[in-house]
Amino acid sequence: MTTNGPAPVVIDARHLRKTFRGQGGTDLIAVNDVNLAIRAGETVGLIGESGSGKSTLGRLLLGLLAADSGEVHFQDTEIVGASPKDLQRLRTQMQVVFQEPYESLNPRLRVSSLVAEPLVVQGDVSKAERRQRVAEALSQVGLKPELAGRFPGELSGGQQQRVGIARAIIGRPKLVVLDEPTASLDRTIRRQITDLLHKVQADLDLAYLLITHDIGSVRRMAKRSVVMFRGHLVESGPTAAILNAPGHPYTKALVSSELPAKLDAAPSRYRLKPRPPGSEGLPTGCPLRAVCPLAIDACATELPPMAAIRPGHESRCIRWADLTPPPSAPADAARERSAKEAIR
Ligand SMILES: Nc1ncnc2c1ncn2[C@@H]1O[C@H](COP(=O)(O)OP(=O)(O)OP(=O)(O)O)[C@@H](O)[C@H]1O
Repeated sequence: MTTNGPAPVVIDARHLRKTFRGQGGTDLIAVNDVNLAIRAGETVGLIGESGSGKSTLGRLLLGLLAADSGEVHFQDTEIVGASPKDLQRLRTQMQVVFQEPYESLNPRLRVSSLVAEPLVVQGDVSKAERRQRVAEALSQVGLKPELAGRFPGELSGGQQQRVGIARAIIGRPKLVVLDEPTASLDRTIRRQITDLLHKVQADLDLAYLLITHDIGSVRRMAKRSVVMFRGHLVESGPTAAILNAPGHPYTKALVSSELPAKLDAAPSRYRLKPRPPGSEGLPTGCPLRAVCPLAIDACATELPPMAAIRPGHESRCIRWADLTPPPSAPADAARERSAKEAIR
C-alpha cells in the first residue's frame, strides 16, 4: 500500500490586508493580516457574523479585489499585483458559487451560454468542444441535456444553483469559493446541493472555501474551519474541535447563538456582554474586549497573535484555557447536536 503525503496546497494567502474608505472618510480594515492556506480536495469553512470580512477575503483570494498588501500564491502564480491578463488566464482555475443563483446568472442568456461562459473567456476552446464540455458539465451536476436551451427564469432555485455549479466547474478549476451556496434554498434542496458539491469536489479534487453564517453547513462540509471577527482570523482548526470546544470567546458565542430557541435555557449558552457606548473601533488590543466576558487589562494592550492551543488548533485569545469545556461538555454538545438535527 502506498502512503500519500498531504495534498498539495492550492492557495496560500499571507498577511493579506484590505482597507475600504468608509462613510465620513474613515478607513475600515475589512481584512487584517490574514494567513490562510487550502489544499487540494479540502474544504475550509470560513465563519463569522455579517460584516466580519468573509466575502472580502474570498474576493481577495480570487483576485476579484486588489489587496492593499500581502501575498496570495495560487499554484505557481502570485495573485496580488498580477496583470489583468494573468488574472484572466487564471479565471477558469478559480471560481465562485454565489448565494443567489438567479442574481448571479444573466437572465437573458440560455443555460448553455451561461455554463459555457468561462470557456469563452478562456478563448482557446472550439465551438464543438465547448458544446461537448457544456453537456458534460450539465450531466456532472445532474441536469438533463434539454435544460441547456432554457433561460434561468424557467428553472427552479435548485436547478439554478446547479447551473451556477456547472459554470464554476466547466473550466476544471482548482479552487472554488462557495459564498453561502445553499443559504437561499429550502432544506431538501440544500441537502441535494451539499451532496452535489461533495461529489464534484471528489471528481475534480477541488479546494473549497466555504463562506457561511450557517454553523450546520460547516459541520457537514468542512473538516477544517477558520473564524473571522472584524477582519481578523481569531481561531482556526478542525471544525469539530472549533464547534465543540471553541478556543475563542467570539467563536463560543457564535456557536452558542446557533442553538435553537427552545434550548434557550441550555447551561452551555454563552453570550457576549452588551457593547458599552463609545467602545466601537478601540485602537489597540483585542477587538472583542469591550464585549468579552473574559477580558482582562492585558487584552487592552495588544492584539494577541494566533497561537497553538491544541495540535492543529490556533486561537487569538490569551484566556482560551478558561473556555475549556467542563468534563460533561461533550455530552452536552452531542445532545445539542441531536436536538439541532431533529429540527433541521
Ligand atoms: N466595496 C466596499 N466599499 C466599502 N466597504 C465595503 C465594501 N465591501 C465591503 N465593505 C465593508 O467591509 C466589511 C466586510 O464586508 P464583507 O462583505 O466582507 O463581510 P461579510 O463577513 O462577508 O458579511 P456578510 O456575511 O454580510 O456578507 C463590512 O463592514 C462592509 O461594509
